[in-house]
Amino acid sequence: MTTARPGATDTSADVAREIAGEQDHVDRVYRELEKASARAAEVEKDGIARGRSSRSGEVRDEELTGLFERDALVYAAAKRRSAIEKQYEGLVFGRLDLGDVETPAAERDIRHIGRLGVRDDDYEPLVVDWRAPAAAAFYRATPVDPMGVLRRRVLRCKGATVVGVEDDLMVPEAPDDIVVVGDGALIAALTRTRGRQMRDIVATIQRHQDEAIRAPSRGVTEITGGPGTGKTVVALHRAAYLLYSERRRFESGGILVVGPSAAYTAYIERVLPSLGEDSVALRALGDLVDGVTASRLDQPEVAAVKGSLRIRRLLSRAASRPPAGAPTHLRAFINGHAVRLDESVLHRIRRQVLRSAQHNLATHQAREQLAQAAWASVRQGERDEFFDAFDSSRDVDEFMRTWWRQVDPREVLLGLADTDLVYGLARGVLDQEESAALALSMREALELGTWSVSDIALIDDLSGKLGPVQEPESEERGFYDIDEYDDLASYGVNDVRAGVDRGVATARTQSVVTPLDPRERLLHGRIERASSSAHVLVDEAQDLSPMQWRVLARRGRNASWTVVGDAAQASWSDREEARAAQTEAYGSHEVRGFHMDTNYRNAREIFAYARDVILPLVPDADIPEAVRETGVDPLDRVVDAPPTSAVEQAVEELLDDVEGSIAVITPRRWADRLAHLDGTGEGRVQVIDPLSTKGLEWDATVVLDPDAIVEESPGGVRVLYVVLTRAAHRMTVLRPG
Ligand SMILES: Nc1ncnc2c1ncn2[C@@H]1O[C@H](COP(=O)(O)OP(=O)(O)OP(=O)(O)O)[C@@H](O)[C@H]1O
Repeated sequence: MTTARPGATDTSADVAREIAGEQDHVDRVYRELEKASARAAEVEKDGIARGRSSRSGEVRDEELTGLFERDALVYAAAKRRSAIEKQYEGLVFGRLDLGDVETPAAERDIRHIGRLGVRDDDYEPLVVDWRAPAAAAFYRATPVDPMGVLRRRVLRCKGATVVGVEDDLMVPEAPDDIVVVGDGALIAALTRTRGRQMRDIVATIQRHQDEAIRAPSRGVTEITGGPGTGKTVVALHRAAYLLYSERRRFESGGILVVGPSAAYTAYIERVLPSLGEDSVALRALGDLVDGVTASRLDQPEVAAVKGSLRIRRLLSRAASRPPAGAPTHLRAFINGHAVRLDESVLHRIRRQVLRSAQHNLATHQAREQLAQAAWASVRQGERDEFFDAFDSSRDVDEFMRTWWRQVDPREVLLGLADTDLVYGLARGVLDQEESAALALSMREALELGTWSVSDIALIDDLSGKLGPVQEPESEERGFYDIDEYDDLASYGVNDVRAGVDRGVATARTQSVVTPLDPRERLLHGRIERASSSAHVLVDEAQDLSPMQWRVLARRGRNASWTVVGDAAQASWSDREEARAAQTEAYGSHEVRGFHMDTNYRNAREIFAYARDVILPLVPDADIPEAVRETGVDPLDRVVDAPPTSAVEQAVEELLDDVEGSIAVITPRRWADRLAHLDGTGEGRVQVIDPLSTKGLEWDATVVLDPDAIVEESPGGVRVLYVVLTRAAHRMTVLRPG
């Protein structure tokens, strides 16, 4: 916050008096809230009771309408009550004194800002929701453009108690009665200890951040900037803002937030609920396809093969092969005639059918084409009789069961464990070395029983090619769960299907017992079809492979987007191909950009160290300005190898220096020797690999063996740059000699 503090008067008596004044208001707000909460509970109880009595006997149309209204009422009341309960902590965090210097005190407009709007019995606003237009000046006013604000105040609360206030004056000279206290809320917030989870910044959002948060919902909003510039936190506040400004659209259509890893989603998962929003789906890249999950990373060369769009041709070829175990010819006795269709005819039929349909939805077409070919090979007797007999032939039923059975995309992918098969499928697409590496990685999956993160995009691509696996026909299928809906969904009409799927979810509830056999584990569970979202928010976008962009494109066909990234932190090598896939995912949407240039995370000394590492190698890196100083430079030590005791010592020192979280960031080669440190220091210490630190931060870090980090990482020095920009207050770099 740009602070103008002429005439600041903050004796402890002033501070105590100001805090007491704010406490009065906050007390009033909580009293109102209690009343509102009780009212909401009453509506809920009343509504439910009414519903119960109405449901006895026949339900007439007008009663049905009443039930819908009741449901809506109860839902709204329950939601409001839950919001009130969640927002209890730090509910009121700001105040604006509006007017000009001449305005008498009694005529000034006082506006309190909070996580939620609250009104009194006369419908007078006691707190304005931070996302409402009336709160915009809280974030946008500056001494240059005060927007009618005399003083902006940030309230620090513990529960319902005001413990501090921090003021910024927006006019050169404060009117006599206006007291200005505190050192500025932003620096206070940035100096605080980091916990295991990201916090919201609702009380200290900066003007340039607010502009990105409140940007129009349509189209694509790209947020760029160097490390620690608040891109992630801004994007999350934007999601909360979108839900506030167009709740109906975004709550029903859904907002999908995608980040690099499960560690990242765990790190950010509290931010939106703390802003009162929990209807957002947070997904790591390994969890994008419903029904499969992955956290294992492939070796960089393999990830490069699986991430590039080249692989799609290979997958297409694999998906159009007959399923494993399919017969090579058809022999049947139809209407008194011997029918024999050989391999080349069967291949031709397969090719023809797959030209216009997805395998799993084309059983009917395949059988029809088969009948045509069979008739062409016979051409004797009555045509219609022949077709009827073909239709009801048990021989043909038996043949179809294996020749055109339902195929799970994962099964096709596992087929690539056969190196010779991959050599054949990869002709003109991959070289021998790449093909062998791909096959080897599939054998690895079969050994471990786990998918890698890059496999998920391949499964999704194959899923799109093959179509959804159809359940065998069953008597129990619900009225709405009919095949036409399956077909519609394959043409992108997902909304119809979404309701159907919800309806049958319990019928298909999967077993929670995970099979022991690795292959069965890989194929366990059912792959759900991709559901589309109204808004897709992508963090660390610089790391997405082209194939991963396609996964998102399928989920964001009609979505607006918020995309967050910093090219200098990229771990994906071919930026151009990825950028093209990214642009394609956006479709024809217009793109607007916001650039963040202030680093709020790293102490200036730490960021200077990181900057000196990246700039010589990536001269066009986007370098922000760090706002905070600690006066302590990072330590850089050469230590004996193996470095275990040196790391232990560094951790000991940092446990004394900082109050909060500490990360030991280690390349693979030392990881086993340091595992024992994970969770020490009463849970404050975490041992983590370089790539998994993306998007995260700690109070202090020990960065072990920077040269090995560069060597082992696909993004080389860019990944080291990520690692060197994770610490807020202290950093120790250790170089095994
Ligand atoms: N206005 C603000 N007030 C208080 N804290 C802020 C503000 N803006 C950013 N921060 C803090 O700065 C830190 C960095 O923010 P964030 O992780 O969003 O940055 P980023 O640009 O996504 O970083 P990176 O690209 O390095 O992952 C977080 O602790 C965040 O809470």
